Amino acid sequence: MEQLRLEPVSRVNGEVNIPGSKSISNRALLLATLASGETTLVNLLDSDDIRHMLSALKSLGVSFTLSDDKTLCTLTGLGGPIHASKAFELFLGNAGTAMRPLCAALTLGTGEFTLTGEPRMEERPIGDLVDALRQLGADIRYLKNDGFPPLTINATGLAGGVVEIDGSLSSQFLTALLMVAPLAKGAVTIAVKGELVSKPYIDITLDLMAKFGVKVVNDKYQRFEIAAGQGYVSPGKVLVEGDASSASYFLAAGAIGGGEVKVTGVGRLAVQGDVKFADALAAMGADIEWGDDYIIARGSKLHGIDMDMNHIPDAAMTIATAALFAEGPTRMSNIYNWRIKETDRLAAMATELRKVGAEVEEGHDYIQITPPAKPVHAEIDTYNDHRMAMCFSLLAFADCGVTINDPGCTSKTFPDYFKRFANLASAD
Ligand SMILES: O=C(O)C1=C[C@@H](OP(=O)(O)O)[C@@H](O)[C@H](O)C1
Ligand SMILES: C=C(OP(=O)(O)O)C(=O)O
Repeated sequence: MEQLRLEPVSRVNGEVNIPGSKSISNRALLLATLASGETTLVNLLDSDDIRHMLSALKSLGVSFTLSDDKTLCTLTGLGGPIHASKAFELFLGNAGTAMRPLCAALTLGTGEFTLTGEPRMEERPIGDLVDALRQLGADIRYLKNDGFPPLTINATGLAGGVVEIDGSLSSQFLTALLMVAPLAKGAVTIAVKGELVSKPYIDITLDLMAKFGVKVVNDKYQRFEIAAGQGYVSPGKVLVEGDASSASYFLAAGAIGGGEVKVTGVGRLAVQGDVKFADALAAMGADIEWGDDYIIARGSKLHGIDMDMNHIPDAAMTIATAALFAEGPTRMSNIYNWRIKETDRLAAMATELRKVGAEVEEGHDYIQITPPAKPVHAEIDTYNDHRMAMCFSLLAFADCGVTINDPGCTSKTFPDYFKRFANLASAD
């Protein structure tokens, strides 16, 4: 197994232009496919999750060109659903933003599609989405365990009507349903059951649907109405914002490292809810400055916080390691869904934080972290979870440095993360 030792860094100063948002990239690729007209995606993310979406679309016959650095993509839309005359098997890795939306989108046309993924994908639920699609007439069969991929879709189109969906495990189910609703045969009304988690991701979905010309009536995120006969129409060009979750590591580095770090490509005007990470960091005492498309974090004395982090589930992991540099305990609550992501993130986080000397209380849906007087050096296991690798890089700001096992797992969303981190650390 590859290991990366990060030597202690005392201070950072610099600027990082953040690569494109995973959430926007995969949504935009799918909507561009279903839309009429040609779409140019600017600042597309080049990472495993996007490669899985692109290779699925390519297998299905969607035509697109990519620039050499793969951040500029021009895609010719189908002007409607995908119709296939032979059976397809599509491997989607561990990309939730490919698996869930494609599962829904492939029910719209005709054909037989089998969706598979990495072993961890077979443990990540999809049942609430499949249940909702079945209410609209979809024929979906599980190949191994009920409620989990792999699965086979026998597509004949979706009827309209009222559909209930459970939003308490993942917002990606509602996102997937919203994106296909305009192409159902009749009007669709979506009623959300349970507490909707990760709610700000729905705003990204609605924003992109609007950019592609579809109107959705949103009644307090509990009921959505999508009129029939609305096709997606390409807006021509979609500019992908920098990824707000990816920005969190550098902002935390600025806040902990005692210098000043500016992230560009994402700021006050961002549609991504994870920019609120900067507010959580500010609540810990960091000095944050917002621009329309940049955020600056300056070092200051940090203190622990007690916060519901359901609205920033991905960037919240960065707060867990930033908490090691704060005075007093940090409690992060309402994050049960950490357990069903790339790994059981509550368990993984507790185990690895204890290795560096923190006192950790792990509950069903919360974690409380009391920092050690001085963190100790540890080899951090990353559980094939890009965010475990990236957030533990912050331990480079402790006198002991840190060793990251399997650093290559950042390729899911940020292939050159450690190169960027090293550039920043050496820029002072
Ligand atoms: O819709 C999206 O793009 C995402 C939604 C969130 O998932 P859940 O809704 O499952 O919490 C987030 O964790 C994931 O990285 C991306
Ligand atoms: C949960 C994540 O990914 P996915 O899109 O696979 O759900 C993540 O990126 O932290």
